[in-house]
Amino acid sequence: MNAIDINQVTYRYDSGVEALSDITLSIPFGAKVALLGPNGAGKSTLLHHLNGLKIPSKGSITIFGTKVTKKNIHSIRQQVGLVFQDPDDQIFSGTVWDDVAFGPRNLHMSENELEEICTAALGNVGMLEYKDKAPYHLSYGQKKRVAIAGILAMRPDIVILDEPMAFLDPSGQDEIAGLLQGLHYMGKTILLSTHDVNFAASWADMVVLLKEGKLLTVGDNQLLADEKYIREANLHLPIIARTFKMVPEFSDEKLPINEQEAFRLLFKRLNENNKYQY
Ligand SMILES: Nc1ncnc2c1ncn2[C@@H]1O[C@H](COP(=O)(O)OP(=O)(O)OP(=O)(O)O)[C@@H](O)[C@H]1O
Repeated sequence: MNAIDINQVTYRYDSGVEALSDITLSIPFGAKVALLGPNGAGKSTLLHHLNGLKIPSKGSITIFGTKVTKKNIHSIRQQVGLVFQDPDDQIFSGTVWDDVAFGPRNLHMSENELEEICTAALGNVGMLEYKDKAPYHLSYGQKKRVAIAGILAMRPDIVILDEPMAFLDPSGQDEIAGLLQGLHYMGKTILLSTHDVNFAASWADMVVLLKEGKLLTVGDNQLLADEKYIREANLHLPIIARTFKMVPEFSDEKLPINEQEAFRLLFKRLNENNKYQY
């Protein structure tokens, strides 16, 4: 059974804008999915459907086989955690601890369970030492981690993140990338939107391209070396692919999209030339 099935979903805002048009897509359990596309492509609108924040105008979403409806939103939100792009839209309590405890407290857990869950969630994002601080005093990157902890405290099987790297400095981005890898090892299915092709190329195992509310294509991360789709989605090739494209010796090779692929290609070439044995 898939973690998420999006079945012929169309969504029209009250203004009349059709933000999603007939989207059909399945996300297997445990996948690391990057959703890319130009501004206004419908990425946020699509992500907001996955925990029932928006309900399709046409079509349906199923989570582990259960259709998302207005009636079962409460139980869907325990399975699907959505991290908003701006942590200020998500964090509202007086202390970091209370904010992370808010969701589990509503599930009427015992104080002992609550203590255990919030300690683990804050530990996972490296924010336990800030538990008594007011979120107001935290940096943007720290708030982002608290927002993720609030979602993890609900122990969802599926974690959705809307542009988790946006507005973070490079080391903040590395921290989030490490955190996402940790979530993957915990067995979570992860779906995020991003404009960062380099990150998507190194992290994702499934890439979804959207444009003007329509699904352009779906594939593995090698899709990000496909210049036809890259152009169509207003993206650019990952930096490593662009670098190898400039070297005539590699012109007949499939362009590598991340460091791992680049090293594989270089070692293969060195081996062919008997310059390196491994
Ligand atoms: N609240 C709203 N009311 C009316 N139209 C909206 C609303 N929110 C978004 N839209 C429109 O829906 C379309 C999809 O917007 P959405 O925010 O989902 O795109 P996106 O791919 O997430 O964009 P970005 O990369 O800029 O974040 C756009 O045409 C946008 O103008």
